Amino acid sequence: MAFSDLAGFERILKQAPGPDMEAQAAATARNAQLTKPAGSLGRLEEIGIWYAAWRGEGRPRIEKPQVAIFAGNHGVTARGVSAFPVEVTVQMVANFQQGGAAINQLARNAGASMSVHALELDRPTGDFTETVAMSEADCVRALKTGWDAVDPKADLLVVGEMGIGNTTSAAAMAHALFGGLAADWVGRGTGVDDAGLKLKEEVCAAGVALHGGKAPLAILASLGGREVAAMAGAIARARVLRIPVILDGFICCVAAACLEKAVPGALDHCIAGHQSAEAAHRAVLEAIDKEPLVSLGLRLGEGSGAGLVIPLVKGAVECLSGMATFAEAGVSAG
Ligand SMILES: Cc1cc2ncn([C@H]3O[C@H](COP(=O)(O)O)[C@@H](O)[C@H]3O)c2cc1C
Ligand SMILES: O=C(O)c1cccnc1
Repeated sequence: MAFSDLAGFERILKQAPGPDMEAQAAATARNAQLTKPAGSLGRLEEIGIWYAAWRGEGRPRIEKPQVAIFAGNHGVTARGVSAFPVEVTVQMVANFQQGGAAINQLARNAGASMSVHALELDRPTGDFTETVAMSEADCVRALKTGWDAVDPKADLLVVGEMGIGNTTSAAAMAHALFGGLAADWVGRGTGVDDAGLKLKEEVCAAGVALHGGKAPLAILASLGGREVAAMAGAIARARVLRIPVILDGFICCVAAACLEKAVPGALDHCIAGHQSAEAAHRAVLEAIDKEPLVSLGLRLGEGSGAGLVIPLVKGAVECLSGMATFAEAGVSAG
């Protein structure tokens, strides 16, 4: 076992490797010689170089992208914070396994493998307005599920979630991590009405009144969910393995934000895939200093926005590694 408590997990994160500066220099030099006007591939150039640095190769390829989906149930659903019933979590797990969800199509479209990990769905987390969502041991177990889900041979990772009620959990976490007002962090999730939104605000405020002020990983345990912790565990493992990560929507970014808050720089191997239509996603992206690749009004989760842009990141890396240089192609440089 790589870690047995939250302090051990944090220690591993602190000691995790950074990017390979030699590979970064090689990729930067190569990018400057490719057959195109300097800078003409815009942000794709930066993405290719970032990817090369994390993989430790000047001329990398993406051949084994992985999508890992985590599912958990939330005690806070007893407060009526979702537009959908809690059974949808387990029903959607079956749908993932049968290939019928949005993320199945997007993972296939991207040529990615996909695994589904249901975390103790018959044992919802505690209602965080009354108690902690997870004990430390429970949270560590969920982190470990995410940690173990990462294929060490993968060369790009997307993590996704399914958990009815988890936009409320993520909003409470964001409120605890970043301050402001509960109203700044709540959104409509699966589509609650104005009364539902107000209720979510009250529930988040109550959760933060009880658990606010704790350390970032204790906030994850107190206000998060098992699937949220598993995403954090997978993102941390990817860092240790130097596997670049594409972050998904609001919930994924809040899970990631716990790592960044605990150890600044912990998300340097991550890129933001998209900006979700969930109201507070923009603010979370700003708080973790990530500029999303696309903004298409998605508000689904499941890793869908990140899965969608795997081909975009692949395109950036293909250009860096596959294009000819001016010298190779005999094209006159400007
Ligand atoms: C059929 C269905 C499929 C989903 N796939 C992702 N979510 C998304 O919605 C949930 C969060 O919203 P809330 O906090 O309002 O419950 C999460 O499970 C999330 O992944 C879904 C929701 C539904 C209903
Ligand atoms: O942004 C997300 O990830 C999201 C938004 C709404 C519902 N589920 C997920």
